[in-house]
Amino acid sequence: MTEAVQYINGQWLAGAGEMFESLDPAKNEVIWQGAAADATQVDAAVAAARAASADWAFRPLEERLAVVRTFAGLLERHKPQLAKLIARETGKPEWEAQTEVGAMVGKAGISEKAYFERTGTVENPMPGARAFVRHKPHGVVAVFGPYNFPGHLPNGHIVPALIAGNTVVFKPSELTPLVAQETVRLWAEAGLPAGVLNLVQGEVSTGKALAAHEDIDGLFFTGSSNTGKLLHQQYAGQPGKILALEMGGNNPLVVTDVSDEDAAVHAIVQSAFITSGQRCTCARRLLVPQGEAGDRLLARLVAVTRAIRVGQYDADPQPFMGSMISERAARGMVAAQAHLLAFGGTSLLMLKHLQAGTGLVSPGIVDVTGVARLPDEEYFGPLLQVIRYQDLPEALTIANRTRYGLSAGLLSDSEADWDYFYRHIRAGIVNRNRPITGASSAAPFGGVGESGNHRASAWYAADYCAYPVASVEGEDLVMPETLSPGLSF
Ligand SMILES: NC(=O)c1ccc[n+]([C@@H]2O[C@H](COP(=O)([O-])OP(=O)(O)OC[C@H]3O[C@@H](n4cnc5c(N)ncnc54)[C@H](O)[C@@H]3O)[C@@H](O)[C@H]2O)c1
Ligand SMILES: O=CCC[C@H](NC(=O)CCC(=O)O)C(=O)O
Repeated sequence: MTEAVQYINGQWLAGAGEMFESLDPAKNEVIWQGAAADATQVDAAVAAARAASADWAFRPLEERLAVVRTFAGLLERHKPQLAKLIARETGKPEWEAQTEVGAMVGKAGISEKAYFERTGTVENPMPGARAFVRHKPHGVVAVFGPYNFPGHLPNGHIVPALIAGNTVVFKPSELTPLVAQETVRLWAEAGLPAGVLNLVQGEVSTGKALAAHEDIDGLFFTGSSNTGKLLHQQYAGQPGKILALEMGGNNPLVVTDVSDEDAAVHAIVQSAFITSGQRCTCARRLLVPQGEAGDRLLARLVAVTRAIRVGQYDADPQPFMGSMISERAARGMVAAQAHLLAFGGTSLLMLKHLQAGTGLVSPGIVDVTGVARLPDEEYFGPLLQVIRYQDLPEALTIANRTRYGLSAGLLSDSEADWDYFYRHIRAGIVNRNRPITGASSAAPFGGVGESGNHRASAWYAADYCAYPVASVEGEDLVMPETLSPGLSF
């Protein structure tokens, strides 16, 4: 008998589609197996969400918030177990998985506050009547999640969507079904009514069936730009559906004059190699000035990066970098490095696949200065490209030479350089003297270009979870004091 891995209308059901499995990528062990939801089950999940929609939307907000707060309490209580699952299924170290669960807990309070601040009710003065701006939920929304934060990032859509009064059909990454399942179990335990949150597990065909479903009112997606662009094409000509796309980046980090070299190297390492480079905000391109100071900084960066501890998620002492999501992803990074070297790059530190059958890789650094036709690709792993520049205007020209625009940063002691950088850089997250990863949920989170479609998430997620309604309300229906020309009563 296949496992009950789909959650539709408050019932755990076996999938009716193809079997698939999830691997612990650090130990090469199967940790989950199940059958995908087929198109009929996707249909049933959307129908359940539709049937639950009016009741959930019309409930007093306090009741919806109570469920969200209970869910956050359960997350807090189950933090150690959920963090271990995240670590096992993604390969990220346990210390980091705990921070992911922490972000999920924090999302509840932040989303509640954002709901009121971004989509609250406003009454505007008006003679003889009352004018209001209020917000309503869209109805049924689909949420698509990536594998790199299997708990936190879908949660960043689901929590604000539910607070606003939407019902949800959630399609997690096929690489992280176990974390999705356990998270949905906690929602059910928190008292979410049947049909309000449905889980459809499966590979791309399940995603396609959900994205193409006629009866969803919106789709909130976090994942690669390739998939996001396909969805954008698919939604062309459907202005009635809301599409929020959070996608990838080819993010630049620029260094100018820095007096504390180790602090700069620390910010670079945190930006480029955390989560084995599998964060959308990771620095992919490091821009370093030509000359001695730049040479010294790079030498220190290579030495510190070479010493990064890489290992299994449960190792003691803990590694800084765990496994990548899969052996396939690890091989992809080895191939990306070979590609950059074939284009004319010079390795400063070779990225190596550490153990066959696993996603364990060591971090790599390639100098690609002067490489003609450098691919504007997001290499989603611990591979940092270095580009040397002559002056700040040239650095900014290179930094902006990308179709993406998610995160960017400047490491510099100079106020004037920051002023120039901030004015010229094009990205949604722009930091100075801090890593460009680790964005706050209490700020908007989104990018320009091919990183997003101007529907930022995190603090601004409330905006795409509801639509504004403007009302003019007169208590009595009365004739106006003056009539428009041409009317006679
Ligand atoms: N901007 C952000 O907030 C953010 C955050 C995390 C990750 N990301 C990006 O996500 C990527 C890594 O995640 P991933 O590899 O899981 O992304 P992905 O695009 O491969 O998958 C994301 C989701 O879309 C589904 N999917 C894939 N193809 C589909 C299709 N044709 N139709 C419908 N659904 C489909 C997948 O099953 C999965 O659930 C990176 O590019 C990273 O930069 C962006
Ligand atoms: O991989 C992409 C997300 C990385 C992460 N960003 C956030 O957590 C944004 C905040 C939120 O969504 O609440 C990061 O910047 O490290």
